[in-house]
Amino acid sequence: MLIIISNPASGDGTGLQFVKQHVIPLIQHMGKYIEFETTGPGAAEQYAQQIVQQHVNSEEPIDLIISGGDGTVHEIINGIGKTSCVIRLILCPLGTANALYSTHFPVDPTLSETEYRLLGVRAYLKNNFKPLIITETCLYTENHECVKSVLGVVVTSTALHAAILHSAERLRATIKSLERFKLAAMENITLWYKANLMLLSHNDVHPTVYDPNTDRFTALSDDILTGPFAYFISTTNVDRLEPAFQISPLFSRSPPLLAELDLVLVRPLRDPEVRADDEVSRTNFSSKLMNVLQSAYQQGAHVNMRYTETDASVNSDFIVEYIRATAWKWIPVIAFCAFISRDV
Ligand SMILES: Nc1ncnc2c1ncn2[C@@H]1O[C@H](COP(=O)(O)OP(=O)(O)OP(=O)(O)O)[C@@H](O)[C@H]1O
Repeated sequence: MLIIISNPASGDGTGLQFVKQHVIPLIQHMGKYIEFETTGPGAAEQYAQQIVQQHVNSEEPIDLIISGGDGTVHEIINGIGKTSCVIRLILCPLGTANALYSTHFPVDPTLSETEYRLLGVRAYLKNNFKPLIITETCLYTENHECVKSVLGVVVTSTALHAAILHSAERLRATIKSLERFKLAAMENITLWYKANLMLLSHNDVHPTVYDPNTDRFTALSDDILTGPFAYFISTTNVDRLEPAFQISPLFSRSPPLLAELDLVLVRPLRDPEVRADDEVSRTNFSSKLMNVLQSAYQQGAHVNMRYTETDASVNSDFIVEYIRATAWKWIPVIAFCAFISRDV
């Protein structure tokens, strides 16, 4: 069964037109297909859930052509949920960032934009598919009770990246391009996040850390990394979050052999010039963090950046910690204020 799901609000809003003009002519020889247009947030998730429920006993694969961005894919994955149905996703990158698509189909300057956007459909016509790793993120109460579970195929973030996404959403109505992520980064760049990161082993697969000196992953000595964190992101299936922003480049350069997550983090207190978690340090550190993020645009060069770049003889720490793990726990450090009332 073949279904086309289009999000008319993704990217610059031309997804529906693209499907009609370019996708349908390529697939109509295959026979019947269904078209579905999303009507608002949550519509793609609900629709995908309904489709899977209707075909739960079917052995035929469900082929979903998705015209939209990573947010639409995310909703569809959550609608599908944990199922035994075979679902094949065929992406048309009509979103803003298109992280999943641009990782698997890096921009090719020899192709027109239309041809580039059709690479996914052409791969489908050649029956060319790759499996995706699906992650599950659970949100816990302080009593360790899981109150929400979210599936994902691209990124789970906290700290600066989560703040960027939050601010960028506010700018969506006025800025349709990737520029909104840069503005959102500037708004939040001086914030640090107090938390501890617990790295977990699963099925005897232990966390490893990338060593740029040897270009290898080696065993990690600590399984709890203390904050504050200036940056934290956990990606899967992708080496980038937009076509040129290669934040987790090792996913492609040194692919994980198992279902592992690539974690990219920056902990400012590792910087020899940072003495305290205060306003001045945060402001001073923000220019270093901005350089790290800018270097991600240079084929992921940030993974080799050191705190002291000027003197090659000084073997200073690498700024980015790049970790591979099957699971992790982010434990925010919450400052409690005790208000004591006294009878006078
Ligand atoms: N008809 C609609 N009107 C408004 N919003 C919609 C509609 N249909 C879906 N949405 C919402 O649009 C949001 C953005 O979609 P999507 O992520 O595909 O585009 P994008 O943000 O431009 O791309 P990317 O995530 O790749 O940057 C989704 O999270 C979804 O909830």
